[in-house]
Amino acid sequence: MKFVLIAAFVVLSACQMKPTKVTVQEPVMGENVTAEQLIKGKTVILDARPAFEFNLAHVPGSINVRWEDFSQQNPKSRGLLQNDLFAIARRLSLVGVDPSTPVVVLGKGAQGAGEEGRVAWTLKVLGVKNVYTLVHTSYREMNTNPNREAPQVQNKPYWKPEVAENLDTPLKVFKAEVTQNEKPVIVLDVRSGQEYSLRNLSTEKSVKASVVNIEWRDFFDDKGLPSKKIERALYEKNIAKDSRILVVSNHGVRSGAVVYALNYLGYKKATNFAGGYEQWK
Ligand SMILES: O=S(=O)([O-])[S-]
Repeated sequence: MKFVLIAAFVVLSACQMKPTKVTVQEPVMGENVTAEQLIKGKTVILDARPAFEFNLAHVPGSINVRWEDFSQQNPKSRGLLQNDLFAIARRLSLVGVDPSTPVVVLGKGAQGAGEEGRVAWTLKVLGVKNVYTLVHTSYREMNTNPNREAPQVQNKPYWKPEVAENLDTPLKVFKAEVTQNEKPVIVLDVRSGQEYSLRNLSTEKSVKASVVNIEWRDFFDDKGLPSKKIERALYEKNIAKDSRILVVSNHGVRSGAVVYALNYLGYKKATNFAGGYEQWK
């Protein structure tokens, strides 16, 4: 009898259960966003490839931007962002980007030199919350809807950047941190093994911080999204989610891309020494 009552209760409760409500949400930075979700969202599509390649083929409605557009002109400091961050924000508002706009930055992935990641880092520094990178061809393959192009760009009102200073470290601070190593820091050199063996900070007498080399490409998957697989390699090098990581390349481009990826993966104390080896000289 007891068994019959329990069974009846279970059947009745199941009958009363409402169907699961499925809601489609905009992708949120830091969640495990699938590329398919990205292209369904109301994203602005920026394309960070060279103008020549963009002109040959691009996603209709996407906008060609170069990382250099937001950086200083002087070759010796070309890794540094322009001093006037308001001017960058104004340019972004003209291509439909404000801090709450989801943005996908397309690039060449492993065939390139980290350009889309550097643009993504620039946007994050300016306070744009949801930024994703993708290989240009992946976007085209994933976009199975022939009628869907990038959404029409509409200007946004000018906005004041809420600068994420933690993502960008100037020479003075970088120098103090790596030479004093008061609070332990890790220098993550993301250039190729060959560049690293020619010259790296571990051979400089003044540098007390530990220096690690992992090439920037390892931080992204085939589609161009930050790759979770890198977490294991970092763990094996004693780099934890709360480690202070100073990322370096020659001019802050590949290092900017890696800081974007690390930030995405939850390494919140990773920062770009945007002046790079060029400025360290
Ligand atoms: O990627 S780079 O900063 O070495 S030019």
